Amino acid sequence: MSQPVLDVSDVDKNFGGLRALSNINLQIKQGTTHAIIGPNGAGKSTLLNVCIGRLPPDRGAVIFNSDVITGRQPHEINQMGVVRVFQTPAIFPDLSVKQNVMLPAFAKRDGAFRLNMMQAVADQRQLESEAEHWLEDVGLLSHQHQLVGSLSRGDKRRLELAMGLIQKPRLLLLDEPTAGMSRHDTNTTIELLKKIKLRGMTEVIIEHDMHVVFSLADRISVLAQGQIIAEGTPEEIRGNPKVQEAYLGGTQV
Ligand SMILES: Nc1ncnc2c1ncn2[C@@H]1O[C@H](COP(=O)(O)OP(=O)(O)OP(=O)(O)O)[C@@H](O)[C@H]1O
Repeated sequence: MSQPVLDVSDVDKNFGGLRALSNINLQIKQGTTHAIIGPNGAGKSTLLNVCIGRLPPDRGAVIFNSDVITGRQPHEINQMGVVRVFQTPAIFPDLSVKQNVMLPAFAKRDGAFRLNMMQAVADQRQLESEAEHWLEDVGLLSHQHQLVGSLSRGDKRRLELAMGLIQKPRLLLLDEPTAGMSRHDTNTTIELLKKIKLRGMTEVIIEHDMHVVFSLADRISVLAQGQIIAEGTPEEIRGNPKVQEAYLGGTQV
């Protein structure tokens, strides 16, 4: 098997006496969409936070493209190409749609002020055109001058996706991309994520909506009480009795 893009190896995470993650092993292959599902409190967000450096694991390692990223700061991991979108407080409602898309690219580019004015203007123009490209990609170009505060929930999610894509990720972590969306917006988002995937993007998606999961995932890992209780193709997971049991009383898979 080729080297996985992301390799989570023997990870434990405790909060006091609570074992939120227990011996997690997970490999994400290049160009695939891998869904992580599980009932409330299963440990999905904790796992994502360990992967992006927001939480240190108590044991084990996370390896991204052969580099051990455990112990690195979130911004370093982000610079390496791991981009998390959705459920982030990164939108500025008083700025325009285009200005919001430019922000993460500014931060990523060098994080420093440029003293050369001509260069600064050239950089600004280039970023604007990049922002327009990604806004067109997510279907928001016609809203580029609008203030973000006035966007619908679905459009805000599309904006967040453009803010992720402008960072040119090598791995996209999608945290409940359709939470709270109408069915129409959900379906539009599914189509958009399919389009991005067709370009070879590697995606990890945490999602409660099984319609979204089964529309997008190549592989699914099921977490329950901090452990991976099943992993496989959507067909394998759909028929797995352990998974049905974990969801009993909740969403049916
Ligand atoms: N910072 C924290 N301090 C203490 N306990 C925490 C902390 N973060 C999460 N937990 C606990 O760890 C367990 C896993 O939580 P986590 O948020 O990872 O689950 P989840 O699968 O993402 O749930 P949901 O689907 O409801 O978002 C839960 O019991 C939760 O209460």
